[in-house]
Amino acid sequence: MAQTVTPGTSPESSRPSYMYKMVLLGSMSVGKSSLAYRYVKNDFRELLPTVGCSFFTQTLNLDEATVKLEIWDTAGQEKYQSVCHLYYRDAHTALLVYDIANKQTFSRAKIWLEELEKRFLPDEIVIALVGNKTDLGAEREVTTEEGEEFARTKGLLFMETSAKSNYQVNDVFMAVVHELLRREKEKASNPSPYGRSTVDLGVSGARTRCCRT
Ligand SMILES: Nc1nc2c(ncn2[C@@H]2O[C@H](COP(=O)(O)OP(=O)(O)OP(=O)(O)O)[C@@H](O)[C@H]2O)c(=O)[nH]1
Repeated sequence: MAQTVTPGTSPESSRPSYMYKMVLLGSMSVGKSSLAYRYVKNDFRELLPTVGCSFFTQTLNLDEATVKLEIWDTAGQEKYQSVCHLYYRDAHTALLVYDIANKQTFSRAKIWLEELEKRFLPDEIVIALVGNKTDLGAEREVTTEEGEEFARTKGLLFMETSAKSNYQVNDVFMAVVHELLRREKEKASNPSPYGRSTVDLGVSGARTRCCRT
């Protein structure tokens, strides 16, 4: 499942090493860059406009494995949407971010999910639905229950966060990593004919459409 698996490369340990590509998807200004920045730099900036795509890496030394996350932060602006499929090609995981104080961004997240569903089989990608900006509780337009229910029906991980007040940001990234590692173990003990190594995304006609906004 992981892009590269190099068991036992670390001299001081026999832990496997995995590299995963994570893409951040969602409407403009929902806080994708802020979540990545908070997670990687533990900081928050009021202005972090994304031009095209930016890129972060984070290495996690966990008990069971060393995990390198490549975090691809995509711009939510419509003018960049025509190239977005290049960003999420070969992704192992996606954070589908919306703003809890903006209902329209929740609707857009559902459309992004339809796009991912066309391009990936369910066991090929770990998707987390993330309701960001919980510090704006007074302006909330999407209830926690709505987010939870949608995630439950679609089999997604779900968490609400605030990049600004550092609420559950680390938790959402860790939840995704643990799910990736859980699937890794499951695949090792029960190899699936639908695993990434046997699926060529480039030849699947049903999965070649570009994303919509
Ligand atoms: N109150 C609040 N504001 C936030 C939070 N996260 C991000 N913001 C603000 O929301 C605005 C947009 O944040 P970005 O991180 O640039 O959002 P984005 O989704 O990366 O936006 P694009 O790059 O344009 O797609 C900025 O003014 C941030 O300061 C949050 O958790 N709470």
